[in-house]
Amino acid sequence: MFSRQLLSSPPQHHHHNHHLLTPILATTASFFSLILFLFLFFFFYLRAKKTTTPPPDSKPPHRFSYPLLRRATNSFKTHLGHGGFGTVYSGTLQTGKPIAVKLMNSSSFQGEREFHNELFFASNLSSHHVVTALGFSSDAKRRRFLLVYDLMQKGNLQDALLHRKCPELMDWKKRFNIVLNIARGVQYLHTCDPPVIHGDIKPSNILLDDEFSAKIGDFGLARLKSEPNYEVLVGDGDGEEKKKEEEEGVACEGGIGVDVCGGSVIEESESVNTGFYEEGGCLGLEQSPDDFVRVTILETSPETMASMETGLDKVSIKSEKGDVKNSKGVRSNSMRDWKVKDHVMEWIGKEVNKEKPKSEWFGEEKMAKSEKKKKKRKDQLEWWESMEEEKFNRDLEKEKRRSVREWWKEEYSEELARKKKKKKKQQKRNGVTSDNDNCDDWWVSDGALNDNKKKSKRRSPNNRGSMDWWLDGLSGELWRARRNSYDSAASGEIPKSGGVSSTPSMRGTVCYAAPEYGYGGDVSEKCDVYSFGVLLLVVISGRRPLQVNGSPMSEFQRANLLSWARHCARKGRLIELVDQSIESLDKEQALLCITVALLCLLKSPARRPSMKEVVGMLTGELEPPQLPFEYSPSTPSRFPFKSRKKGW
Ligand SMILES: Nc1ncnc2c1ncn2[C@@H]1O[C@H](COP(=O)(O)OP(=O)(O)OP(=O)(O)O)[C@@H](O)[C@H]1O
Repeated sequence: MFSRQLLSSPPQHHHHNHHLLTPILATTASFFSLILFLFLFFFFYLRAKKTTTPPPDSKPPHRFSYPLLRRATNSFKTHLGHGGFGTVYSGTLQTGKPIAVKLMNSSSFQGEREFHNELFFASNLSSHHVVTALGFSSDAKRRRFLLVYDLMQKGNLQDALLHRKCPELMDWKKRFNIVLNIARGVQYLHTCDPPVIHGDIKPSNILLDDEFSAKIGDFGLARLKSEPNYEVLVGDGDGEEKKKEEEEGVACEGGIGVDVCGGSVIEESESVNTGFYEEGGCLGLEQSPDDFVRVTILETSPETMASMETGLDKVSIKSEKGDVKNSKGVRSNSMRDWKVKDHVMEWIGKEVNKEKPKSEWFGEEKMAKSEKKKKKRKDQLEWWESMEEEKFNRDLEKEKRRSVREWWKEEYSEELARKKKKKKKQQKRNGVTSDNDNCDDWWVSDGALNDNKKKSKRRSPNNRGSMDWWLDGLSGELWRARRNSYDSAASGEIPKSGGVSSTPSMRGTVCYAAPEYGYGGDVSEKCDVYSFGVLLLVVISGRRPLQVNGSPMSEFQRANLLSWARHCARKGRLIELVDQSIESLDKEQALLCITVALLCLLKSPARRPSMKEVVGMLTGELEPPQLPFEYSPSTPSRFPFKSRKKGW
């Protein structure tokens, strides 16, 4: 029986196991599927979460996926503005957060560096007065770089104040508040450790939120103060490479980056890199094969000229390595000076010529009425006629035609004849006769004379022509600055600061850039202070730093805001600078702002106040400032108009 049992039991057991196997397998399979499902779910969930919103506690920048940003901006449909870096679009994140997305222009050679620079600063700074970056997206292979910011609903200050002329900004309190916000923002940057120099403070880099609070944006040109005076603060170790180059004295010498924008109005525009410093070498050389100054005039149309309000007419001037290293550079530098000046003069000339015959300035009736008025106008035009535009051009043409030798001969013929006579006399006295009367030896012997002549030809700062005066603050500062760099180029010297070649990589916006930029001086916080001073005047006066309204000739006096402000200060008529359309004006506060602006605009960086002092003065925590002595009414004005006109 036992044996039968034994024999019969195995099939019984087998049947039982077979019965259990299916549910076990099914359970295990479903368990593992569940685990796999949960794993995949969490994986995709976390991934999706990661690319949608930055983790609450993490610090920006956050990396966004390109498709996500494309979706958020509706395939980059709504265009907010355009800058040197690329185009800015508005969008909304899945969370409903409105954003602004800067998409780098793929052909922009300066863009990638600005991207790193801006990302570094915009994500490390944190203040109510600074636009911070929420994140970025980058794909180096496809040259796709994007920056994501909080959307600033009211756009930039330039647009709000000067183009759209937002009615809200006609309220004095709002304007003053904007000024304070900006001042505090710059103060914040300067009190960071190490201090941050923005380098491009101007109205289009000030963004306004929906309550018209101002924030500083665009850190593409910002730098840390502790850095030597070269750029690229973030990057792949290129700073080291550059430092080495600088120490070895082979670093590229920068010039001045100038964007002259206008049409009828020469206004600020995107900043242009003439810094010649790009990852791995000298930008100017690598990116541009030209070894000369390029002057490009873009986007000029007669309409914009006629409108006298908007329109851009850019002149980008790039100085290349040749400026310093080869003899051609000396020439190109002076040519560049001419070109800037010529351009501005040509532009003014067009305006004047356009206006003159039509007698639009004074109105036809008035013109017909009185001969006396005609005479007056003639007098008013005198200063203009004395600007020597034609002479400049003629001289330049002549200069090109004549050989250098001829030129020198002509220039110094009188001097040479005198020298020759003197030499003869001396030889006679010594009883020596010489056949060497050939005056061609002047070339060798007159080096000193040459120098003296050069020196005597150099005008003193107080002896500047009206054109120089007019350009003061535009390229006047820069024009002189370039001449300075010309001098150093000619002497073969590279400006030094603290043992390191300090020729800064010059970028910035004309009218807003501090004069010392071009002198190869230290780029310090005081450069921002200067730019803030210009911006302050612009906000108070509600106009561009350089603007001609196409009205009477007298308007030319006011064309250059900086010079006009200095003139008004000397005349004790600061109030004339205040925008007439401001409502509920606090006159005292407005005068305080102008005084602070004038202090910020002092030519010596050391005499300009710090941003802390600026904020203190504006808020009343510090004593109200006194106008510097050069602006006191007793100081003789260098304003040319008054002296040139008769009975005006
Ligand atoms: N966060 C933002 N919110 C709303 N608009 C913005 C924002 N950022 C930029 N913009 C708009 O896009 C424009 C271009 O900005 P961007 O900073 O690229 O150039 P820019 O400052 O005008 O010129 P540049 O780069 O030459 O200094 C701005 O003037 C502004 O109108």
